[in-house]
Amino acid sequence: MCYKSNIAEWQFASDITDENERLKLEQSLVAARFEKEAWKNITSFNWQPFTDPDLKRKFKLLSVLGPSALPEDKLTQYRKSIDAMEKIYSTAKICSFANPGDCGMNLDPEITEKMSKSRNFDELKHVWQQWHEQSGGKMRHHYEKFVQLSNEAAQMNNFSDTGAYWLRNYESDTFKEDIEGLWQTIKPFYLQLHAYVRAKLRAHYGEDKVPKDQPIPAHLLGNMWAQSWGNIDDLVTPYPGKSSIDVTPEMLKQGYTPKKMFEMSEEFFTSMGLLPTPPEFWSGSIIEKLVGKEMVCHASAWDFCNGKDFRIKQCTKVNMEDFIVVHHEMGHIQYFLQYKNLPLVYREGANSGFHEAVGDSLALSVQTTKHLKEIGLLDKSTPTDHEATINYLLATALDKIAFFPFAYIMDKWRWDVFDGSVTSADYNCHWWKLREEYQGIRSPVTRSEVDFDPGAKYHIAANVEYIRYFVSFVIQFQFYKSLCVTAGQYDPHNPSQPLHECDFYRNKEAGAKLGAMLAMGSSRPWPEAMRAVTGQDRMDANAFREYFKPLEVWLIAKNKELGEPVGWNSGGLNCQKNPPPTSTTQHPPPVTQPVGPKSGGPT
Ligand SMILES: CC(=O)N[C@@H](CC(=O)O)C(=O)NC[C@H](CC1(C(=O)N[C@@H](Cc2ccc(O)cc2)C(=O)O)CCCC1)C(=O)O
Ligand SMILES: [Zn+2]
Repeated sequence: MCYKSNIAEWQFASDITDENERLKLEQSLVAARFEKEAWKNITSFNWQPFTDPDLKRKFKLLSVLGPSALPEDKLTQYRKSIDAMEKIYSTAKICSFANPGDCGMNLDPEITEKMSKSRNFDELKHVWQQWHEQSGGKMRHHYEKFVQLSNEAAQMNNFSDTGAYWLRNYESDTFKEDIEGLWQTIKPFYLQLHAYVRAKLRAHYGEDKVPKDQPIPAHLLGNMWAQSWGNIDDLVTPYPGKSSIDVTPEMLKQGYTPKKMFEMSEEFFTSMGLLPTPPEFWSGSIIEKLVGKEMVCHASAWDFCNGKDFRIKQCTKVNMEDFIVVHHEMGHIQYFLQYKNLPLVYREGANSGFHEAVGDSLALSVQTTKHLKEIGLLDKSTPTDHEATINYLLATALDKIAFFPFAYIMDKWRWDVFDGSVTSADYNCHWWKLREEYQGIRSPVTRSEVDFDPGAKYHIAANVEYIRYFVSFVIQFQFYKSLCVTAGQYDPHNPSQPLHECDFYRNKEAGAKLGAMLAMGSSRPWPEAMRAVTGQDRMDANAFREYFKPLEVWLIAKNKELGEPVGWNSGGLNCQKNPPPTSTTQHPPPVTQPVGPKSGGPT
């Protein structure tokens, strides 16, 4: 049943047609009936008093049915609202700024490329506004319907709302407080990075466009959602020309292909003694955008539940950013492979953050100057002195530190929506209130409740929980540090070699330690999996701080030298609750029938 459901979802995601959408919906109803029967069976047992911890854990995990608890008509509405939003997101197109006649720009690759490379303030604003209008702007009513039905399902599962239903995955009564505590630890560093980047953007775009003590305009950070700022490294790098981890030009020069990127990633895993991908992976995966079809280009890794069929779907471009994404997706595949012989109920990550951290932990090793030289993507003569170190850490910080406030508000906003503290009348302005308060960024154009900007991000349109990535960005540094110590690449008591240069490529001990944890799946509470790799049983931002320590010292000094104020004034929310009457609404005003003599049949 799991196989058939995944196949139906794969068919729709790789070929968006009405027929495939219909088949996917049909299969999800068949699966729901099956799950309901299984659930009645499980819950017919009085399992709470069970003494066998393993049996009790299986019953506990299986006793939550999820959205399939909804009656079929509501389940159909629930699925249709999500599928509609994912289809709008994956097929949305905008017109080019430079030549308005070209209206075929897709998010992947054209719009993403523009947001990454354009340094034209107005062109970026055009692309940003058009994308938000053509994606999120068309989803509001679907999202309202989704929230209502999702909460109904959560309550049928004895959760107060969808947010509580999502948080069960972390098996902790203090999870939200733990996340807030981690954010408070990271926030001072984020503010320093934000101040430095704002100063550099002001130098490029001018005082009027990037005012000193204001939030940064959201369209200037090299990424549509301002969630990772690595693409503007050229504008902010401290020591230009010294070194850069963006080896894209070298990849192109050496004729890299998506296939080669995947083969190299797999070889990194097997070099550590981790598992190779089976033949079905190479025959079933889609690693380049299909021509002549509409498909969901947002990368993803799939487990077809039969222990043999594992695939990745990715519209891979030959560049460094996608090389990292390849490792991220291969990390999911490695987890699938490691736990494929466990009972189905245990074929999950220890928690969802663990699943997200596997590939990124290895990518931290792959992206080091040392490793890039080893695989011939960086010249052996590339310096590794203090200035090169600051360049490297800053480039990494643009992706890894900038990400935290974004990941936090992605679910903070949804927790607030699901628990009812924010109604649909305030969806958009609450989003921008959080975006300003936590990220210190502001919409480049005035927003209102006609817009629905959260829908412009995949995980909101496709209903994918996001705090998993916040967790991942903390624990991947705990995993990386532990694997470095195991590989003898780093000694915390005598950091002769800094943590950020550690490359555990080919190290079998590190591979064995990681593999053993992955093979546990979700069979034990996640603190036990955490202890298996790091010896600790909690999330801890200290490994992250240790990794970036040289940069933090440098940033504080630099901001003082630049006289750049740290933080920002709220300066009035750029979001109007009620749109001005003349606003160009996303939904064009209803065409009024011409008034005049009745013309024959119905008008
Ligand atoms: C069947 C299915 O859906 N499977 C799940 C996996 C599973 O649950 O088993 C899955 O494939 N999800 C897709 C999603 C794709 C990506 C993503 O969405 N990333 C976040 C955040 C981020 C950004 C930078 C980064 O370095 C790491 C993470 C974003 O882009 O905002 C795209 C780029 C990378 C990962 C993913 O792989 O997590
Ligand atoms: Zn992932």
